[in-house]
Amino acid sequence: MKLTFTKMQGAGNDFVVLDAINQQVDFSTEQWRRLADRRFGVGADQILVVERPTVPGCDFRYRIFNSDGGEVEQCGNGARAFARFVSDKGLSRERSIRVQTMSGIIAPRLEDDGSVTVDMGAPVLEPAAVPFDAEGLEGHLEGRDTLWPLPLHQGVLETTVLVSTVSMGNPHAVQVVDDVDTAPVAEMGPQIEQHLRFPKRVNAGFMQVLERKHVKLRVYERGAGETLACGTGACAAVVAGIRRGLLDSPVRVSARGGELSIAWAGEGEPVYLSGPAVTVFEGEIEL
Ligand SMILES: N[C@H](CCC[C@H](N)C(=O)O)C(=O)O
Repeated sequence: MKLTFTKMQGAGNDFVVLDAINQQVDFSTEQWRRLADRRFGVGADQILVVERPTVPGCDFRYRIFNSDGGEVEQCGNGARAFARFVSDKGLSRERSIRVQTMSGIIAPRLEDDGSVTVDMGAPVLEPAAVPFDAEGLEGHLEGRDTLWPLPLHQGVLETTVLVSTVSMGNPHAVQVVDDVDTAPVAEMGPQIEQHLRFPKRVNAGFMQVLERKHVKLRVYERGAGETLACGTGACAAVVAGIRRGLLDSPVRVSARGGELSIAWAGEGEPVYLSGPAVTVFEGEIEL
């Protein structure tokens, strides 16, 4: 079956974007994996699917599949690529659209400077809703945030990391490190991602605070491994940093693949994610 796709990236987080309005897109987990495979397929961190909405008041439905083939609730960098795609393909002539996702409605807006700003909705902070199983754990209060001790095994050693837990529709565990470049992302990332206290697994963020309005961030993503940038991870890290009293909105987030900007006015308020959305190439593939 021939499939047309557009390859896109936002701060180095890369995507295969599929128009499922004008072509049949209905794949198995294995086929999603193959499409995302960097040797046997096109290659991407996530596959983004554009559909007609099924809820009133929305312009599109947005589905997201990680490179491991699993469908997930939200993708921030992908939301910017989505908005650029539907505009470039003439599927929408609006600069601001409302998009239905598995975790609620988001609202991307195309900016005059070519960037895209997305209302990502309000973060969910109740541990059980992240979801995170805090049963029997003693949280450490810091500012308005609670840091949870996660026991990890490194060889015969057992270490404990303190994480903030935040949902942006998808789950995040954020820790502050002294230096992202030397942080043990490759070793610790998978251990946190698959930690039993996260029943849906989790995206593991490693944030270095440079100053109150500027951080560096690396994220070992659920279902994709470390990516060059993670939009929802940047949102979650800034929300945690503001709640801990470390950051002031808006915050510049320097990821390995580029720069994002996050603004948040506090509990109950939406998080705004701004950054680039770039088309790399178009193609066709037989799947
Ligand atoms: N790996 C994430 C989905 C993609 C998120 C990230 N690429 C972003 O820009 O938000 C998860 O399983 O929740």
